[in-house]
Amino acid sequence: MSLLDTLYREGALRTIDHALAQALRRLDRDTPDWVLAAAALASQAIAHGHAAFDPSRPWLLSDAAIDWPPAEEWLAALRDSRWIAAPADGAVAHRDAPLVLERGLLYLRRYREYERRLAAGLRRIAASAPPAPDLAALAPLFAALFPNARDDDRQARAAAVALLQSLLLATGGPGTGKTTTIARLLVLLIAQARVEGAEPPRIALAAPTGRAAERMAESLRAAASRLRDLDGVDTTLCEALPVEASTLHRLLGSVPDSPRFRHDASRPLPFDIVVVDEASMVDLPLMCKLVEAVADGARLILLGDRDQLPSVEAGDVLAAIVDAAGEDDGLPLALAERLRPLLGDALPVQPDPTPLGAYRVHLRRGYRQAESLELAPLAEATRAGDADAVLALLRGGRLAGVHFHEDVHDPLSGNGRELLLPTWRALAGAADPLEALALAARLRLLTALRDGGQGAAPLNARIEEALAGAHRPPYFHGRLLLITENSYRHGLFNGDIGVCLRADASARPAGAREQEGSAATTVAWFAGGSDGVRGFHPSALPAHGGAFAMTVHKAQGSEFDSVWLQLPRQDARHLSRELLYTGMTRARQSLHIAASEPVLRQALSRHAARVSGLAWRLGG
Ligand SMILES: Nc1ncnc2c1ncn2[C@@H]1O[C@H](COP(=O)(O)OP(=O)(O)OP(=O)(O)O)[C@@H](O)[C@H]1O
Repeated sequence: MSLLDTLYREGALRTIDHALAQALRRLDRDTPDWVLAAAALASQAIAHGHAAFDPSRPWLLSDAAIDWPPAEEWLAALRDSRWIAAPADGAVAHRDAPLVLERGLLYLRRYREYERRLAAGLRRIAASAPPAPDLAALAPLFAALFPNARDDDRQARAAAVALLQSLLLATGGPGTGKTTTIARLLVLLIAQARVEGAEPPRIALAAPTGRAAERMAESLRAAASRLRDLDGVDTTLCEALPVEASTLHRLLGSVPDSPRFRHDASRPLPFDIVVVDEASMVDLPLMCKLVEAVADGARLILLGDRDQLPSVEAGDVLAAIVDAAGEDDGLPLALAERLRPLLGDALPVQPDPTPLGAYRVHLRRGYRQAESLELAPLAEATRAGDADAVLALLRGGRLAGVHFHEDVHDPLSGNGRELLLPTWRALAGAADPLEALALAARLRLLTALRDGGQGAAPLNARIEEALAGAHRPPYFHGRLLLITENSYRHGLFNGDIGVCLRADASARPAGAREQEGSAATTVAWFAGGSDGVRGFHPSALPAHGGAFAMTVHKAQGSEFDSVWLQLPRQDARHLSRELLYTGMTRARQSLHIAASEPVLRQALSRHAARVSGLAWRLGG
């Protein structure tokens, strides 16, 4: 049997992947089977989050026992194919070929172009240094904002780098002060404009999801209010900080039924500074479009945690950019020299910097109050994939707020049941929607999978039955909902959480949109609006599902007071250390991990690795 047929029969291909190969065969009956199979796999690779298919690692796409062609012979067959372009590094691929082979990776042409354009866009921004600021004039304010600047403070380094350059990649785990640093940097840039008698900079704050954008705006407002207490900082500078953030889609201007945006290279964003939070969640096509839409001379600041799960869609863009930048050991000598008036002499210097090495700063020190939850050692061991350390920390039971439920596979039995259900039952007793939404943020059951025994979907069904019975109405009083698509019309976004409450509750605020003719029904409430809540009739909502349990993927960009992280009974290919790390770092006050040793070990041994050529394109 041909390789293509074997792959299809083994379920390794989707219909659309198979159809691509079939189309090539129809156009040229002599197309070799290995080329057809590779074309189908290049299409399938996107669904797995890769930017391309790597013929030397085909098993990344399928666990089936397949007799894969030897990589060298496979690549030779691909090089000979009329369907596959092989442009020189970085050159535009010929439009006639649907596929591109480059450095041993087979791309769908469009994804190779996204990578190429993204790399070119980042290089363009990096190369366009802003006019040199008057560092002597800014130095007193800089010292007030960053009192430890001369002791190799990373936050100060990040801000200083962004004063002199147009691109900044500021990475760091939760609570390392990414938002605090950006608030201070923005104050400096506003002050710089005042010193120069220029208009204040136009600043855009954005994040990949609505929830992440809300959190970003909240954090920035909190950081701004803390700044007012600092001596030597003019409060009118803090008042000029932006207070709202939008989704990237809204920033770029979605065009209905089109992959294009209103803003692109020909109609760039009307901002001098674009700050993007949760950059690890941004996929390759979106990052490409964002970078191209940043105006010439404008600054781009990417904030994120590279140890988190990569975006669901293709790319592992932040990780690739950070890899290209190399280890963050210091700054290139020339830059360190220029920054001496702000950072002093203690700054480490990179002897042999990569092209992006001057733009990346990794924040290491966690500042969040850790009295109730001592997560840092566990997060660090998870990040490093050190299974012995993770198990010792979990079993030792000495980390405040961290609880290990070894070999518990059903979160709705025993301790889990006692912890989880009462919190959710309390939703039905909330006095008003605001209180219900605050209760909703207290606790989340996070799963690795959507389906299957320990998946979010069946767990939600069981929780809902436990709360409201087998014959419950679909939108019962106290049900939590998770929005699963973006709807600009509603102002509701993928990942938003709402709570259903009976509309006859006397506390119903004005503004609930009732379906015409319905009597006392249920209103689904979401955060936002001038009253702090917005009500919708459930039947008018965009796509949604249950939200008591949700996948770690969906929870990215959100935080909860307590998290129960449930791993499956058996290993699954997409369990990874990034998934564990992302799940555990969603917790603010207490974390429960339910897992068995073998599954934990397997998960920690695996990276959520993505095939991508972005790092080499950026010169890493
Ligand atoms: N240099 C600092 N000195 C003292 N406290 C700090 C400092 N930097 C940040 N913090 C505090 O640490 C907490 C987290 O800061 P911040 O929200 O900026 O971190 P973050 O990296 O943006 O977090 P997240 O990953 O949740 O987005 C805040 O309470 C902030 O006040």
